[in-house]
Amino acid sequence: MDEILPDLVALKNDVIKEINFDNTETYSKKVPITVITGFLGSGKTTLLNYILTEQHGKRIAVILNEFGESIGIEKAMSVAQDGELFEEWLELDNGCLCCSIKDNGVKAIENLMQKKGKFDYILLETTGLADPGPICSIFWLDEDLGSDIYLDGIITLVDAKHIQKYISEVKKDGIINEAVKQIAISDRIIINKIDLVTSSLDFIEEQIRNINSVAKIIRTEKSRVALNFILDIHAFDFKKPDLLSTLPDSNYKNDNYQHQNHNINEGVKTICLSKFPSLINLKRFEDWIQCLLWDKIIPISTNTIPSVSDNEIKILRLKGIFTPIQSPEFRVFVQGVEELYDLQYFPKYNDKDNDNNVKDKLVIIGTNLNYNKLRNSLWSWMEWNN
Ligand SMILES: Nc1nc2c(ncn2[C@@H]2O[C@H](COP(=O)(O)OP(=O)(O)OP(=O)(O)O)[C@@H](O)[C@H]2O)c(=O)[nH]1
Repeated sequence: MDEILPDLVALKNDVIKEINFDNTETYSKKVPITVITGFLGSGKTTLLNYILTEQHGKRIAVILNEFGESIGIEKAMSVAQDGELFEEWLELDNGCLCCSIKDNGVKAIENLMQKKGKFDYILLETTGLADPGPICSIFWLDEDLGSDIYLDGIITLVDAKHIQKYISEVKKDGIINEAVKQIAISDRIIINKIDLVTSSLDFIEEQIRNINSVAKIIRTEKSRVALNFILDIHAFDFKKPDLLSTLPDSNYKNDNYQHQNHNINEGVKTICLSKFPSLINLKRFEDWIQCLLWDKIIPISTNTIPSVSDNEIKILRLKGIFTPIQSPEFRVFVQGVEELYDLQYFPKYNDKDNDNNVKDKLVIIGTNLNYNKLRNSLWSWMEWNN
């Protein structure tokens, strides 16, 4: 096993009893934050300007640019108090609060939170080359911030004219290129600049879908989208596991389909595991997830000592809902962004939003994933018969 594991450990099973399940109040007190990402020139600033001039009744604070550029999570967590900080505040007519901060993540948001009460929503625009993973992870890593804000969703803008070129670019040493990563990690994808495209938009959308089969996709010009498509989407909130409910029961056919169609980015794809023959053993599930996320392998069975092989995998996003064998009266909602994951537990009887109708399933987006391998791995790990 890899010796160096991230510090953050997900909630443990025995915490179940201590959780306050009615989190309606908790969410209403916290300020939502939406991360807007997208490759250079895709229309992020155009989208922000559009939002800031619309009458939406929200007081939105915007953090612009430079945020989290080339920082690792660790560095973000140890910001010096006297670190360089550049701020410019601008209050707009419609109540929005615009701020430009050149600093890394946590400090920028902490500073913003000192103005708490002046805004009820935060939009954070990353630079075009930023990897949104570490930025999103901050909200899980920093307990103080976590009590004030919650990550509502990750929005990715795509430049319809150039996206094929961007996602085809092969990087050295198997590094995933940023454009692909941004698509893989997102909850909503906006295909922008459709006025500049003469080739088939269906083909572009299909290529995006091959990378991320669960994000909702919309096509537009000048970044104009209905605001309820991107704001208050609760993508990380078990109360609204909307994407999960629309997923197919299995993507085995999809796998074949991708193969036949020469997916231009063979590396990153979405796998959906479902139709579990039995309830999930939570303890084993966590061990299994940790092999995927931290050891970067698809383990063969609990008896096999995992080792990093040539086929090292990388998980970019993970999402699932299942019933734990230890407490079948609960359901568990699992979320992962790169190496971090989080489990939320909620009792079945408390479901008011059709959660009981959402079938147990697990969606994994990453590189070098193979449906059969993943399925066999989970099945043997859980000691289920094939
Ligand atoms: N033709 C066309 N141009 C657009 C559209 N959307 C945005 N643009 C233009 O594209 C250029 C880049 O848009 P921005 O909003 O600055 O893109 P960005 O993602 O913020 O760019 P960076 O911050 O450099 O990464 C600007 O000149 C926009 O006016 C569109 O739908 N069609």
